[in-house]
Amino acid sequence: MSKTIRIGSRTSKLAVVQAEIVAATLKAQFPDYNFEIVTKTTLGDNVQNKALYSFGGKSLWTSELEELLVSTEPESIDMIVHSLKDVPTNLPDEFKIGAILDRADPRDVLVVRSDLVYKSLSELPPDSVIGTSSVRRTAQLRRRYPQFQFKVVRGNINTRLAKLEDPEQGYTCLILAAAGLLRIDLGDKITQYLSSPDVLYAVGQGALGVEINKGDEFTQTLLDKVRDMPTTLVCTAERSLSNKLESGCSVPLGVQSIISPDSVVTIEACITSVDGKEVATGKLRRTVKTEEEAEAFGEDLAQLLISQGAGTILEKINYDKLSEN
Ligand SMILES: NCc1[nH]cc(CCC(=O)O)c1CC(=O)O
Repeated sequence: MSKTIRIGSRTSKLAVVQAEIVAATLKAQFPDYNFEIVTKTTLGDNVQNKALYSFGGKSLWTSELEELLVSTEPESIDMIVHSLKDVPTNLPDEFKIGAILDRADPRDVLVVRSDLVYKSLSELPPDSVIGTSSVRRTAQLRRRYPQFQFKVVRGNINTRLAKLEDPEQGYTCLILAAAGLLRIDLGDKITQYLSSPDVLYAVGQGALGVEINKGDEFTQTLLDKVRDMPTTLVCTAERSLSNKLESGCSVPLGVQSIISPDSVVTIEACITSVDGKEVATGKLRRTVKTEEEAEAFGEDLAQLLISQGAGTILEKINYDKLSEN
């Protein structure tokens, strides 16, 4: 009997599609192995009505699956496929990211309710209600479009789209990640792709991250064959920036990155105050060929942002969070 590798995934359609991408990529390299997808509901999936950031971290999307990763029981798994943007930059000590692969379009998009004619943010009427639970999206949009209102929307992509179409909910539009919509064949919902200076995306957005046990050299060997190196370099730089700024998911850090065929990385980044009134921006361009160079790139970009006032904006955010508790 040939060896079976078990790939853990959350239960949402997007999570399963992403796990299937990794399974297919591995199967192409290792046709003699079986790759099986194991799904599990996480706490995050069950918390639909509170803003994510009130739960103090992203591990609520990963803990139940990590339990299966360390388990020695038959139901244990060998790896977990994540949207890289949902993976905290500081993983618990026993785990690591074994590989980063396949970045789909990393941009955020505008999805306007289907009975409305508006084609872009600039066409939306002043009292429009923007559905998003992301402080990053809200802060950046408040800065550029202070006339809009913002309303939290939770749930997986299909749940959010259903809420958008329900007139009782009062949303004019949603802001979502292009990657998620494209991967589950809902690209036709996209009204406008957003980019700088409107909205910069989340660190790691659109890329897949595979989490494994730190000591699991066998699974690491498999993943070494499927890593996407340009994506790895760019996302390592983005995650290093985020880590240096100590920004979790609750911090309005946006990035827009490119890597040229000859490995020149350009990252534009911004930290925006929650009210949208202050912003610190920075842009760095440099040849990056190793993960160490990518780490250093992120640290230098963090320094640049701090010199532009990012520290003051972050201190204010941390202070406000403390006083909420
Ligand atoms: N916030 C949840 C989340 N995590 C990953 C994606 C989409 C896929 C990706 O960004 O890789 C989404 C949905 C969204 O932000 O619209």
